[in-house]
Amino acid sequence: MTPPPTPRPEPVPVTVLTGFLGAGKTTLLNRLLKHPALRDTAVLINEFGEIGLDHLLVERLDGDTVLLNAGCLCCTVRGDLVKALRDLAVRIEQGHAIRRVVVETTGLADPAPILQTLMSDPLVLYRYRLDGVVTLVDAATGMATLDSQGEAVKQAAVADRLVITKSDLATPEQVSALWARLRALNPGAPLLNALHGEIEPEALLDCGLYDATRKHPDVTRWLDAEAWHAHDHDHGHDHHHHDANRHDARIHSFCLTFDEPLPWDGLATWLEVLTMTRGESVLRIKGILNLAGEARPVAIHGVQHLFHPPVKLERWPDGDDRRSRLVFILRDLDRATVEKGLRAFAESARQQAEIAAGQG
Ligand SMILES: Nc1nc2c(ncn2[C@@H]2O[C@H](COP(=O)(O)OP(=O)(O)OP(=O)(O)O)[C@@H](O)[C@H]2O)c(=O)[nH]1
Repeated sequence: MTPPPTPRPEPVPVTVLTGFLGAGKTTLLNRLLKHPALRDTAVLINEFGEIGLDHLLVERLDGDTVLLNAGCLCCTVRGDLVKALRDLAVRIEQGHAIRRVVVETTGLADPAPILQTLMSDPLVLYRYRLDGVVTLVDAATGMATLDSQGEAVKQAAVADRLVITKSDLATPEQVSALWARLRALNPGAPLLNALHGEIEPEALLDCGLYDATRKHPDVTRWLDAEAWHAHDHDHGHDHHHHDANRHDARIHSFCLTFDEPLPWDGLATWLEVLTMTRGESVLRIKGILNLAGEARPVAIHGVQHLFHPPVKLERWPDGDDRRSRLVFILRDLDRATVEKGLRAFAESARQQAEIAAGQG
């Protein structure tokens, strides 16, 4: 007789904390870690440069702070990150209390490889879930950094939460110009303010992505369709007023909503084609789906050519209109191409299902 399958352990949420060099990541992390909500948090730090210092600056008393090997981005750090997460998983299995992981990236990091790592290793996928990306932007230097550093634009574009730091070092006009630029770049992420790292953890944690156990998946906060809607309307206005946006022109984001339930087959095929052919342009896709034949909402999440396995959430939140919502954050790929392709695939899958039902 085969033994009953072992239930999957509750995946540990992982928060990715990013932001350009000196944006205030370590300062904010230190404040957060003092908060009771962050007890039992393991911290992984990816630092750029020969000698890593940040692990010394993060004031942890226990042994759960791991410095990932110096070296930025892609291959090396991915291997280190997987190893660190696997080691941590072993410690959790041995009974070590770890309820959350925060990965602090180097200021120069493209967050995509880190997000991909969280979605590509089977053991990591089994044990952890991405909770969200928190991006810090320095009010004093943020505008200039966004003008000159493509990675900083990417960090802001893929964020689930955007935090403006050091507003004490900028004029109110500078802060509101930065605010508007970030809003245009990423209309869906709540914009927050942190002075000397002071912020309530609740504002940054539990972004609502993939937590299938929560009774009330916070779809509205996670995918604020209204924010995207308003952004679409204001687009011309934004461009007129915030000329700096021209620097961000290669990256853009939008939300597509679908009133009717979507056929999973058509959608899955299209996502596969999109990510295989244009993976480098897909900085991030996230969505809450109302699928044909499925009573529960399904969350999907992708970075470049990788997709996290879809997760069924407990139920639709009360009062939610149950429309499918898909957010795209793209570079050098226009909305019309994506929308046309997706609608065509969905329609063809729907017709095939109708024909099959007619034959049955
Ligand atoms: N005035 C002011 N200074 C701040 C604020 N937040 C952080 N700082 C300072 O900014 C400097 C850089 O902060 P860090 O927390 O080390 O920044 P980081 O993003 O971790 O830096 P890297 O690891 O080098 O990318 C430190 O001297 C902080 O004290 C703030 O809100 N106001």
